[in-house]
Amino acid sequence: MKRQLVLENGEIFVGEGFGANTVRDGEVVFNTGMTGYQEILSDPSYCDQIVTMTYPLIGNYGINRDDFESIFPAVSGLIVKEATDMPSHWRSESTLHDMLREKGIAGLAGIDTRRLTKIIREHGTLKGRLCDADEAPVEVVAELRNTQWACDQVSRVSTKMPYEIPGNGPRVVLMDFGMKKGILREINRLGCDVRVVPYNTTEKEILQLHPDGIVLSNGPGDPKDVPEAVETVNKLLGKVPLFGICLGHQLLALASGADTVKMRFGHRGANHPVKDLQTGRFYMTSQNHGYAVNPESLAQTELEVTHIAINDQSIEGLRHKRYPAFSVQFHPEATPGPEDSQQLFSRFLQDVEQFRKVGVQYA
Ligand SMILES: NC(=O)CC[C@H](N)C(=O)O
Repeated sequence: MKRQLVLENGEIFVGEGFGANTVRDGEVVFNTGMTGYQEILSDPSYCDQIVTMTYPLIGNYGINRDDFESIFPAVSGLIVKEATDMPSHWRSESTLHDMLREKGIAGLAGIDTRRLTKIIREHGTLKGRLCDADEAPVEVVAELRNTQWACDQVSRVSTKMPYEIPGNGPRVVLMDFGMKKGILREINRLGCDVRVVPYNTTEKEILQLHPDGIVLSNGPGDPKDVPEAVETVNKLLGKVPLFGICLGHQLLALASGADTVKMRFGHRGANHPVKDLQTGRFYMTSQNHGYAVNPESLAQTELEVTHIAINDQSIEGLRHKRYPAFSVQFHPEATPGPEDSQQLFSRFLQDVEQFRKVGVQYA
């Protein structure tokens, strides 16, 4: 069935629909990963976004039971050059098409994804709609331009109820802003007793759980859309060791007095080089972000830059100079992508062990 992508700037891409035949709006972004489509589609940070994959063949190893980063994918749509319907992999249980249909995600195939990516790179991310090819584009463009876009993504994808994954190690509270399962897996792998809490859990409620450490998860949208979380993180700073990942990194920055900005088209892919300024080492990282910490805003804070992106020198890691708190803009949990930075979880555990022994040390 002929379907189309209409962009707010009036560009139209007509292709073949697959997955769910629904009308879906979203911010159109691109991901440069060659693999990892199942994890990307189920990463809650893509809530309200339409992802186009720059790699031309997607779906070739199918969909399996284990690689979902969340049970309810929040992405609006997927755009590919070619979607295969004949996957081949021993773990594959269904096709990309079936999964998208089942989860209500609109798919569009057979368009020039390279041209679309170039448009996004030039103009920055654009709003778009996936719909039937017979919808009048002029009306769609007008609607896209006049739509008031939601800013409640975090509340939609965060857990509604707290839950625990027991362990014999230190107690870690994981603030879920739209958490990827991979973060839980990595903390659990270290033997921690994990308590996952909703995004709007207060400082008091968190401290009542007697955490030895707190992880701030990834999540969708603009970090400034969750001021209540910024306030909570601000109150927790200096009381318990903190580790922020992606949205968690941005929230830690805001809570420390820094500012965030929207990037033109963001970083989304599995091969983003990052430099660790403390060791001089380079890491390949998995990334998915459209916002970044403004370097100019750091002067009035006690934050120090620990990592930068090689492609555009943007901030990829921060450390608090006085308190045990650090964060990264990239994804040390990988899935999808390289596992080069997994040691950051062990580094967090060191802060946690230190805290358990002597409490927070003020420099
Ligand atoms: N993966 C994330 O946590 C993304 C953070 C934020 N929503 C951004 O786009 O920058």
